[in-house]
Amino acid sequence: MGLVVEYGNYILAAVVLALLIRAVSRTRKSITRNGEPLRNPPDTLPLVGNGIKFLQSRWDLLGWFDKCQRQFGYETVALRVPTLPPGVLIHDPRNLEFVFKNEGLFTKGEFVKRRSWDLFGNGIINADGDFWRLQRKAGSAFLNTANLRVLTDVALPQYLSESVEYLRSNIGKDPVDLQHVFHEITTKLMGKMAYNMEMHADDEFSKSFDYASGATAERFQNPLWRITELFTGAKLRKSISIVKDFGRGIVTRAVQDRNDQKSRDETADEDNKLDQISGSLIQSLLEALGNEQTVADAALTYLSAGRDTTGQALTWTFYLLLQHPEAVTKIRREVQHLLSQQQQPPDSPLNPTLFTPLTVPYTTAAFHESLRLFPPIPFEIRQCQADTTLPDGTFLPKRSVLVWCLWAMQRSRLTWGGDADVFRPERFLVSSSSSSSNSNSPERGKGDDSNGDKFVLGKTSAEFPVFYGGARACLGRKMAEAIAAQVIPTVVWGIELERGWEGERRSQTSLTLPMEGGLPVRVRGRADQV
Ligand code: HEM
Repeated sequence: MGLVVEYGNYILAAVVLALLIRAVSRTRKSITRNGEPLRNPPDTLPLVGNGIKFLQSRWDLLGWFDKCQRQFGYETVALRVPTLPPGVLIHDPRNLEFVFKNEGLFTKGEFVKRRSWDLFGNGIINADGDFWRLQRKAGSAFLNTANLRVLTDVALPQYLSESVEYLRSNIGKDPVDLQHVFHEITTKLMGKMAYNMEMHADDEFSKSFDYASGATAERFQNPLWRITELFTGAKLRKSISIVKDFGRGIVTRAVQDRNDQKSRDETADEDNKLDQISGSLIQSLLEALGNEQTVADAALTYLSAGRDTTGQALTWTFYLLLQHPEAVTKIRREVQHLLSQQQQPPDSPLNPTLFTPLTVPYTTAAFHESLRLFPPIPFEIRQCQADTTLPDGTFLPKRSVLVWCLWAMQRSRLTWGGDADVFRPERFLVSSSSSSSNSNSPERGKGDDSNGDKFVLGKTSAEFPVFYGGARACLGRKMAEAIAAQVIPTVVWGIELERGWEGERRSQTSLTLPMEGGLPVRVRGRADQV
């Protein structure tokens, strides 16, 4: 009784406060479905909601997203992280299709931009409206069919043969990092074709960019990043400043190139198609955007979009292939079949330009199966710009955050069947005779090999969102597929690789999906080369 009297005022104040909070939260719109709040994902705690989950490593966070998907199927669930606007985690492809069709309603918003601004500024990934349209147009001009031909016929075979040579020089020696080998190929490709610059995977710029990408990704998981970076952010600030200097350097050089057309003409070899198109992305961006700071942001964003994703996708593909020797055998059979069709003498050097997504359907299927299990951009975040209702009836007030995890969605048994966790490239193949029913969707990719199998994507972009969908779908999809179709069979045919690691490889925290510690492999000569 004495206690009640002593603390009476505090108790009264607490009751009034609780009533006030309740009244305010009732008047504010909240996320509901059929008038009810959404269910919480596993391990949701009082007060902190899912905040603790978001503080764990990104690899563990991806595992948690997968657990949610297994427990809830296509159901949309609540996401609550202190200091962030209320949000949802969607799993249903119908909801994602709605997002893709209503791009203006679901933008990156303040939530994403605030965290990635230092690194990407107004680059295409962050841009909306006219800034976005102009950059997309410049990118489409760069990725046109003629330039892609130069990539597949001139640039890639050259860089690929240098890498195969490097691998061969390591036969019988210590393990080499295959991720670094692929990163080097994609860095050289983007450097030369997009910016007319010689770039390498272990340049100071590349290392700083990797660090900045990891630290930027951590901001999406740590609600207190502004405070923690006051103490731990020195390396990030230094890395960003190196990256920005490099971006400005790309632009200065491009302006010089443009102004000094004469010297450009002199250095360009008339017969060398690669020299003629080198730097075409940066020149298109300069023309479209004018402002040099924006061009620098745009250039860095394209570099990240084009080089990191593709290099990592190849790395995870080989991670899977080296655990599935039967798939390696099938790729070699595919190559052998193609070579015999070309009537090439058995000892003639391999010509990688023979390999396109059309001529190597099994390889293309294996690449997509790897993209399914290890998507280079593993989750996406958008913010609602107005109140809206998703197709499953979930009401989202303006500013709500919407998250989908490709890593989890692309492992859904509802979409992919009971063997969704298994590496099975055949899920993307149909025999030519049975493929006609699948061939009329614009979302579906096709290839044909003389064994009678065709590569068929067979899923919409909302079911298999690895390259995004709608108006902002990935611009470099064809480029990535063309690179994979050439790199995978060339490496698999020419060299025997063995696992140089034990146990599971994980991804490190980043905006994309780099393999932590790289992919160590031992290189052997091929004894059974046909
Ligand atoms: C396997 C490789 C690749 C994957 C999985 C991939 C995936 C994606 C995804 C998921 C997005 C949407 C990102 C977002 O807005 O949050 C995207 C956008 C984009 N990608 Fe790719 N990408 C790949 C390769 C490439 C390549 C080689 C390029 C060439 C430069 C490229 C250029 C772009 C561009 C410019 C955008 C922005 C499109 C826009 O906002 O309108 N990508 N990509």
